[in-house]
Amino acid sequence: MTKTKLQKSLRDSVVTRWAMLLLVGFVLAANYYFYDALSPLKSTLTKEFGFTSTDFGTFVSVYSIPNVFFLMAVLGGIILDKLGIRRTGFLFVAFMAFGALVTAYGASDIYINDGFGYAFMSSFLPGYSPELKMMLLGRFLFGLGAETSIVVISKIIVKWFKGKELAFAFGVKLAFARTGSFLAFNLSPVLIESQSGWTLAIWFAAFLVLAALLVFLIYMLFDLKLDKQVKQEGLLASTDEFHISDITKLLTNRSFIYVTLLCLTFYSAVFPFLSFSSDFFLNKFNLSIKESGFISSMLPIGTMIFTPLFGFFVDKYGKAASLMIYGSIILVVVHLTFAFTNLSPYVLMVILGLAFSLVPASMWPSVAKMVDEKRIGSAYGLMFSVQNLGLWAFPILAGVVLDSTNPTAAETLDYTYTMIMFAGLGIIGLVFALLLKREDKVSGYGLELPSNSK
Ligand SMILES: N[C@@H](Cc1c[nH]cn1)C(=O)NCC(=O)O
Repeated sequence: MTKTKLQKSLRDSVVTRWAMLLLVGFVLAANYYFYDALSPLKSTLTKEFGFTSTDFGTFVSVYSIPNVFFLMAVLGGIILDKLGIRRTGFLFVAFMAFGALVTAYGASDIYINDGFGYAFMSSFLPGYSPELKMMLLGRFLFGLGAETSIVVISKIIVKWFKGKELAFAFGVKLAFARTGSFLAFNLSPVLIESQSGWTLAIWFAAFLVLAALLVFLIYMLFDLKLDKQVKQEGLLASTDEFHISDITKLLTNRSFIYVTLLCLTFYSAVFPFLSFSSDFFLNKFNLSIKESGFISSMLPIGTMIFTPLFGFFVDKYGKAASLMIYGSIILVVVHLTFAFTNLSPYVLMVILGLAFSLVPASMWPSVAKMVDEKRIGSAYGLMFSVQNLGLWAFPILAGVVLDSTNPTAAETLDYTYTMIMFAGLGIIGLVFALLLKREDKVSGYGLELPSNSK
């Protein structure tokens, strides 16, 4: 009787569970769209508001402050286990939407013409413009919501796909994220040319995140219906319950430490680079904003194709630790080539796309081999918080290096030292990847083995 009921639950319908992935995939794509939407606008922000490279780097990095200094990704995971998917998801997607709207408001004419908060933002830290301060506040709130909403979406995928096409669903989830980035790099440069003003690019991104909140509400209806059918939420809450000892166990696991440090260094050499990449191409190759945005978007478009392919390879043939080493080597070679040669950025971005697929496709499933399933939420939350340390520090450092290695009113910016910094991060990441492979021989987690053999 019960069995018949379970077989007929919503998650047993292929169409329904992939429709759920489509809904939460939209939320994720909007998240990544907003994260990247201002990257092609660096030179516009300098022209309109006098942003320096350090200001821009600070703006990019403020996203990570709640996740690094308030451990929001870890706390969000605990809140998720306590309050459940619907309430936690709604709360954090709402933070994301509110933060996105505040960011757009900070750049708007209404605000600049003595709108709400302008006088207050002008009353302290005179070294920072009131526009920058309001936009920083907005991105801070956006970051507070965005990282935890990724953790919520991961749990949603487990809820609907566990025991079904889980790995493939995770691959498709990453493809949605990359689609958001791809669209941001191509649409923002078009929207700044709009008749209604360049800020349309930011408003569009903010309303997309607001739309994501509405889409999440639709998802919640299905989630509620599924819970009524199988009472699954109670089951998940008991298996995923958080204990402080979970964190100490993770911190004494050498393989976990190496993979977390690789996550920190690898992503610090990719996401902050991506945030500056459009401006880098614009300056180094003397391209238009549109063209340089398009080149940046070749990285996410490559990963949309390669990540599921490498995921399939890891599932079937293993070699995850080796693939992380190959990805790290490619990353270093590409960044050094960017620094010291004039080779086509189109080709290099496609090659970088290989690295940006090899490492994520093998890193995230490997964690599941080295950590108990009941600790996987804490593990991912901890990795995200550590990773955000890099996403916080390196955009600022990139801006500081740029400002200090270029004369004040330089016509074009020289990115050589900034690229050397990113290559250096890649080299440190390579060391962690090598240590991880060596440690695997001792710990026996089987990172080099196919998925189903462990
Ligand atoms: N923690 C996220 C960071 C991010 C970047 N853009 C929006 N969020 C992350 O690293 N996700 C994993 C990935 O491979 O995208």
